[in-house]
Amino acid sequence: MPRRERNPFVKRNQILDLKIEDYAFGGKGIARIHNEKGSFVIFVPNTLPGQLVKAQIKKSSKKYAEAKLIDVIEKSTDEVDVPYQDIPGAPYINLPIALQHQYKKESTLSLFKRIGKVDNIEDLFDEFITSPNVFHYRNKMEYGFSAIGYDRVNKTDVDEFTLGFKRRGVWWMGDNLEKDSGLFDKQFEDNLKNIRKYCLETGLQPWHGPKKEGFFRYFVVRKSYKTNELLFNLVTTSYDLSKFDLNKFANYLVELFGTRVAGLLHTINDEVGDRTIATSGSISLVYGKDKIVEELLGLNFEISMKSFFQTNPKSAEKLYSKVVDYVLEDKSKVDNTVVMDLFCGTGTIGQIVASKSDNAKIIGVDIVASAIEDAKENAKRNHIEGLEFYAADVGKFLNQHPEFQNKIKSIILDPARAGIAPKTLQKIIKLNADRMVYVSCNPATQARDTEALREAGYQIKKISLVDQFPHTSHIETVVLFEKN
Ligand SMILES: C[S@@+](CC[C@H](N)C(=O)[O-])C[C@H]1O[C@@H](n2cnc3c(N)ncnc32)[C@H](O)[C@@H]1O
Repeated sequence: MPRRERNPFVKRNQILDLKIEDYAFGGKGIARIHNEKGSFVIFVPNTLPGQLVKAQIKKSSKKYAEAKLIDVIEKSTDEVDVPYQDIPGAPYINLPIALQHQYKKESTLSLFKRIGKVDNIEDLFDEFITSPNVFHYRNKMEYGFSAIGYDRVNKTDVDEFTLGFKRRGVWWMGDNLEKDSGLFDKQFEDNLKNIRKYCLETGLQPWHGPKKEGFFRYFVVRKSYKTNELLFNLVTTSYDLSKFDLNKFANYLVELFGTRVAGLLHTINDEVGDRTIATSGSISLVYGKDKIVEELLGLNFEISMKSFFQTNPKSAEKLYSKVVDYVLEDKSKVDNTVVMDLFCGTGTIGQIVASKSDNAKIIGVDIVASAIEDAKENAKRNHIEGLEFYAADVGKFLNQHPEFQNKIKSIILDPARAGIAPKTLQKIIKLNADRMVYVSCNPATQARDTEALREAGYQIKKISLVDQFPHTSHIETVVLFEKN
């Protein structure tokens, strides 16, 4: 067998000091190394242009390598100090927001050029929509308990009771959140250390990842910006539950947060997998109520612990307004017609379109049955008529309903991060709509789908970007496609 040629630039697991020169889509810093063979690109996630970093090569090909950040040796001169605790969920918090916007815009548009083959994407650019709150914008957080913590001074792991976020890239190690991270509710996060102390003093054990044992697992909090209430969910295992007084814990939360406490739920989760999600398991109400109400564009939405809801509601209002503007720009393709809201979740966009149009019938489809139940409830609560919701896979739904082909003029698409499955996209194309408004939380898959849509005769008319998650690499896009 011929021997594989060695990469002349890097070796796997090699540790290098790298100067970050550029920013690539998805929050990857770009470093280059040069030698007599030429120059070679290394991507290092969670880094910024101008930083000097220590990183370890994890993957390499002939063209480029990917490395894992070990440490920042020298900050970028662009970085500024912020009064918040550094957490893995906000890797760009030290970069001024205007620069974050610039990097997000340039890297997203370049994807549409490269993957979507839209050469004139800059000419089609409509608006960069900023988040109304740059800090403290989230309405949900999940904190984890861990029996293994991190000693920030000696940079090693220690056995201790922690409550906060995991260390970046280390699934079994927790890191105490001592104060406000700048992303969620300040009063709550400034008090998380008191909740940790309360739990520690019970003598019960936090979850130990490698041993897969312990009592305290997660603490999940949802916030309503309409009412300022907080809804809590404590997740524990069942073992030792008889030794923990849930009512006393609820009283302690009321002592800390007063009338802001909407309710406390308790979830028993005995699954031992590393990827257990915080809300799986059996859930029961300990105190107060199990839902909070949020308002979006004048409509009310009841949110339970498990239901999907936009994480930055103030920015979601601006996102939805943009989607609805694009949909209603040509009202003749909406009024007195059937509009499809595919991947509709809790049906928010369809409800807004229905409330602003004349005699339009909206068909919402989503695969999650509980989201469809919420969608129906919300439409009833808001007294909006003309909506039909179906719990189904979009591809299967369109197979079962060929009668919609050539009857739909406008479609709203808002798929999950994976984008639209190629076969499903072909079924959507077969509907032969004049206009599609495609919302995406992952422009990389949207750029891929753009190529298929272009081949089917759809052209991008406009694109807007919405910065729903400041200080992260995430960006949402709203694209209007029209058939020639
Ligand atoms: C980004 S969310 C949509 C949010 C929605 N527009 C809202 O405002 O509530 C993506 C949705 O796609 C749904 N989904 C994922 N795969 C699906 C499929 N194959 N068929 C139907 N829905 C699907 C998910 O359940 C999720 O609710």
